[in-house]
Amino acid sequence: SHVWCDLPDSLHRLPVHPLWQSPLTIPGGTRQSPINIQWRDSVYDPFLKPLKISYDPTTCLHIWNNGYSFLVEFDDSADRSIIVGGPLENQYRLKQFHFHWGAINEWGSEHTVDSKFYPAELHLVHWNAVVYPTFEEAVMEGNGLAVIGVFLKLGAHHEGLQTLVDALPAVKHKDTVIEFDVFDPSCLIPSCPDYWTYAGSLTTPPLTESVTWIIKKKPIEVDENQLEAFRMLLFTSDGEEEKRMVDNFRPLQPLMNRTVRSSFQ
Ligand SMILES: CCN[C@H]1CN(CCOC)S(=O)(=O)c2sc(S(N)(=O)=O)cc21
Ligand SMILES: [Zn+2]
Repeated sequence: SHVWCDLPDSLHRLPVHPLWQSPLTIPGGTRQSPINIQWRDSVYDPFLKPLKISYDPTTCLHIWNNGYSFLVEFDDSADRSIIVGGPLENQYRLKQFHFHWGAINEWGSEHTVDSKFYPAELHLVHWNAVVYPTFEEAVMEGNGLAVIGVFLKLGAHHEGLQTLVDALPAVKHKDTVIEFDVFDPSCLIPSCPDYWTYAGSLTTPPLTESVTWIIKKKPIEVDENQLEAFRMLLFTSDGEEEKRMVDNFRPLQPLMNRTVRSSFQ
């Protein structure tokens, strides 16, 4: 598809996974994502700080369907929506958030916990504007990005998510966008402070090893109708043969020489 033209030649010939158009392995990759988080193998680190999240809801710009997921983008021209603390040495600016989900409730998340899939996973993407002048540069650097992962489980209706769900029919097709001018994504983050953290990568091209992952231990609850709303989106543009946007998660990657730390005992 169009995305591959901007990958270096070496990546063109990689086996891509039928479920999700991402290479299965990256040559020389030692910190790829997603991974299975084996709870009993994670190591409690008492020096991990609480994660401090301060988002300004008016930095919200629009929702768009980029042909991989639907994402909500933020004005990151100043330090108005930021995270600091946790495993991070600098503060990071919110750039966008998006989701990954399955065709059915049995799978959909990118990370797993003790080999259990959740039906969906939220990623809030932040970049290190203290050290790097642009987001594009941060994407290429080991400490450039910080992504908060939140699992979604089937349960009660989620009020905050519903405002997003109500806007999805307007971005059904790839490359459609609508204005979305006030939204506070902290309503999608569990209040429980517990998280795991590890050094990883983007889970879509360019798959760069630039992400400090912060995976919340507690999932948020959403109902069946809200998950179904994700599944009515399309990978395809208006006029193309319709392909439902489902199973947009990358297969699990090897842990290799990494330790997952926990902020809790
Ligand atoms: C479909 C394209 N997705 C990526 C786009 N970006 C990277 C390239 O930009 C120039 S990004 O940094 O916004 C992220 S974060 C992310 S995940 N699933 O690991 O959280 C994937 C992407
Ligand atoms: Zn993601």
